[in-house]
Amino acid sequence: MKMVKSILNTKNNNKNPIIAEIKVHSPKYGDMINRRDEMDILKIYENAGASGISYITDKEHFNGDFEMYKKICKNTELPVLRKDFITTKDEIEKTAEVEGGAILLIARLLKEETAEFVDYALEHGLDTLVEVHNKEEIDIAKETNSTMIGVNNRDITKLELDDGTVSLTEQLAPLIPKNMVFVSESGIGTIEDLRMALKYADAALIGTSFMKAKNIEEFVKSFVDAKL
Ligand SMILES: O=C(O)c1ccccc1NCC(=O)[C@H](O)[C@H](O)COP(=O)(O)O
Repeated sequence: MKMVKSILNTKNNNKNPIIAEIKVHSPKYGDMINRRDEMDILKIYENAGASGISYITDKEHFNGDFEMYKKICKNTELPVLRKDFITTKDEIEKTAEVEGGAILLIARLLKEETAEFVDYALEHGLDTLVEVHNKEEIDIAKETNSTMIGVNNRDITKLELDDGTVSLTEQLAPLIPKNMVFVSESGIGTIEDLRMALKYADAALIGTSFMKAKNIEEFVKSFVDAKL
């Protein structure tokens, strides 16, 4: 299923749409997988009611791996967002081939090429999440046909060395185009953070706090089912 459809289904069922990230490594916290199996975490996220999965394929900073992205896509019916610093159309083709369903395109990186990359991804059957962090980048996103727009609460150029603040979602919300599904990404660690994120956004993308939870399934479920 595509990501937008899954998010809207979850909303219609009065649950909170959560894109749960299988996060292997964080530049801030180091190893996050802790010898666990990504497939086990995938099953836990499915059981907990996540609307979609996120996986970072960047090797250099996040120790990700495209082969693992492929494996995740093969083993789930949920849409799987590929997070990476995409700058070539070959990477879009590669992502479409494994039918993951969604790709991140960063406005700050792609600048005026963002619209072209979005169209290319859409033509290849992917949902697109155009990531923004300020008003200038929202202006770029507005000129695209993207199905989704994501406010990254962290500044990705700082590679997570900032903590991120959900108040950025609140601050930028009035500028977000209404025709795109709005995702609040990063720095969401508590139900209170989630409440603030989903007051404005349609979905929340969460990695660190889930990977650090003692009982991941219970913790994720509490986010999906929370009455905000
Ligand atoms: O968001 C990006 O631009 C990005 C691109 C490539 C690799 C990583 C990237 N960001 C990091 C993340 O995706 C976060 O892990 C994700 O938003 C979850 O955040 P958190 O809950 O704070 O771990």
